[in-house]
Amino acid sequence: MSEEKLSFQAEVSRLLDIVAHSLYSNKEIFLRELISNASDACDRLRYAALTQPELTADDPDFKIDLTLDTDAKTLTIADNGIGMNREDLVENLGTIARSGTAAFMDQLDSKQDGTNLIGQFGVGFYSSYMVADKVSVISRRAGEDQAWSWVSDGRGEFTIGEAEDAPKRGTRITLHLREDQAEFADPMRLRTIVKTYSDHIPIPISLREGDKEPESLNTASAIWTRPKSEITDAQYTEFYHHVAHAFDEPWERMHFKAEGMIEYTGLLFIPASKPFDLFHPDRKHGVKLYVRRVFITDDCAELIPPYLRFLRGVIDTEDLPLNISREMLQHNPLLTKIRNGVAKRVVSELTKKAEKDPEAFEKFWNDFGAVLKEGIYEDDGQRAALLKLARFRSTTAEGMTTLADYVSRMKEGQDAIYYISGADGENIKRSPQLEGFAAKGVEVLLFSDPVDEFWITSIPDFEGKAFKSVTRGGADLGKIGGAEKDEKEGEEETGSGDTNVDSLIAFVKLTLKEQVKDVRASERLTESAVCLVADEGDIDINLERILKQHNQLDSSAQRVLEINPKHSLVKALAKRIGQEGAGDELQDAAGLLLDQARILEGETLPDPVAFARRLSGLVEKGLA
Ligand SMILES: Nc1ncnc2c1ncn2[C@@H]1O[C@H](COP(=O)(O)OP(=O)(O)OP(=O)(O)O)[C@@H](O)[C@H]1O
Repeated sequence: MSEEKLSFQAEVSRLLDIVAHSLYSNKEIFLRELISNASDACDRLRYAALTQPELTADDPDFKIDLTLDTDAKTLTIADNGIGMNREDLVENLGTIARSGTAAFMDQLDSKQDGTNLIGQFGVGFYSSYMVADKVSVISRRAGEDQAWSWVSDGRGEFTIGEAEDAPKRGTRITLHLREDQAEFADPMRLRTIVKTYSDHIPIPISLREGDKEPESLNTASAIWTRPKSEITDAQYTEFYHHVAHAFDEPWERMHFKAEGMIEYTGLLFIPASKPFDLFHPDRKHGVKLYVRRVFITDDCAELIPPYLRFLRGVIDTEDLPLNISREMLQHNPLLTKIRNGVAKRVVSELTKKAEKDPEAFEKFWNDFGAVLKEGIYEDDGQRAALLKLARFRSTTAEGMTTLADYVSRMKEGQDAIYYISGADGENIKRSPQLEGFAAKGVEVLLFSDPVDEFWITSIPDFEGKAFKSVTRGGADLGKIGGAEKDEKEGEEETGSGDTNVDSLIAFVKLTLKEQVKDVRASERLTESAVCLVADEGDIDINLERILKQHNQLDSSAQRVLEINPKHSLVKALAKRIGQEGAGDELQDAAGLLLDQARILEGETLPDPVAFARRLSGLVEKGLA
């Protein structure tokens, strides 16, 4: 029999090192990880057997057997699931498949204690090395003749070779328990662990000690089929850990039965914290599809709308045929009904939660709000409810506000919901375009999630109030009542200033030519001299930036340069209009006004050399 020694992927070696030296106090979870894998392996074979019944014909009953040898200090976990061939063993037990974990491992400081890692992610099969100093795996893939053996002490290498004494199908994992982990050779202890963590596993788990009769350890019925009143919180949580590969307490669970046109049961969870890859393009939801208790797939995009991709759990339906193929799942009208039903239920559950416990809801919103907002433009059915649920920061609200609350605070004469968008909530608060709104005490919503730019283009209004970007079109501030906190007029003469400012504006426009779409006197500026805005009907500045970042746009719309007629710099420049010899100086000033507005907008200057020349020229003149 040929044997081969192979090295673990570097991240696995690192992980194993952490696992073996971890002081993690909850070492018993290794068993739930192995049982969870065994149960998944049975689920996968059960599904494969729907189209290839010969795979399970000679042994149709799935089971997970634990065997304890107290003398040899070994614990064996055997299943008759799908099994692994040579490539499977090398791939699955030599590398880290889940990109999130691998990426996290890379970031992990070598001095850091891995306890956290084990608590947060669970390390699956590798957690065996918390209690064992040698693990051997013998496996035969269902339908294949050759069985394989994988052995490792978890220190950098594993041996792989053909196996003789192997189960007819499935996987047998033997843990050689470490000296200091003898407690796991105690049947009482194992019984308790299985009861605590794995009772919900819908496959019979038995324990055999030496030559004694095997005893059954779990209830072995799918937890979602049991009445709610018979399931404890702890059991729900354990199931969540199993189905979601999660290690936290779920933030919310929904256990329901839909009856009527289509029948399905759902047991869904919302995690308490945001996964690393929530915005990764390949990110999938984590809801498994079952048909009459038979696992079908954990990769059915049609089952859950993308904006609910943080959901974890199970949907089990009575109405799909058992032998449904993955292809048949696409564009299946029954699945569409289930998806819409689930979306409705989840959104209504969130609405209730938001009313009952606004603080907890705000925490959820901080983690998942940006994803949920995708539903505003993707899901016609839930759009209205999602808009009501949405929370935003604003220039004046403490914490977050709903749109309804915003509307209730609108000023007299204000007929639009104002917003400003940008990448960073704190930075956009300082935008010059907000000055006039602040002066009038008009609240402006801060849109800092990129998704805001997208849903806003498809939603004209909320309860009849149009959404309006403060960086686009006219500010309409004149119509809005309320004290102008910032009137600085009075002591300074303005009389002839207006016509001078008009002339200045005409001059700047002539000088800047096609660099701007227009130059206008600003209603929205009180502190700053200039700002850029998008013309009514043109693409918003922030949206343009996002699209360019994603290479979906390569041209820029011309912007409107707004000039603050009350600003002292503007007044001073206006006075110079028509004076002898002021032409060159004013031309430079026009260029600088535009560059200043660009800098305030966070844009890079198209011609920094010209900017520097103009600036030094004017400063020099001022000093002379
Ligand atoms: N008993 C088994 N039978 C068949 N395949 C198995 C078995 N145990 C593990 N595997 C395979 O090895 C892979 C890796 O297992 P591992 O426990 O490390 O990670 P996981 O189950 O994918 O995720 P997690 O780390 O959350 O447990 C599994 O995805 C599965 O393909």
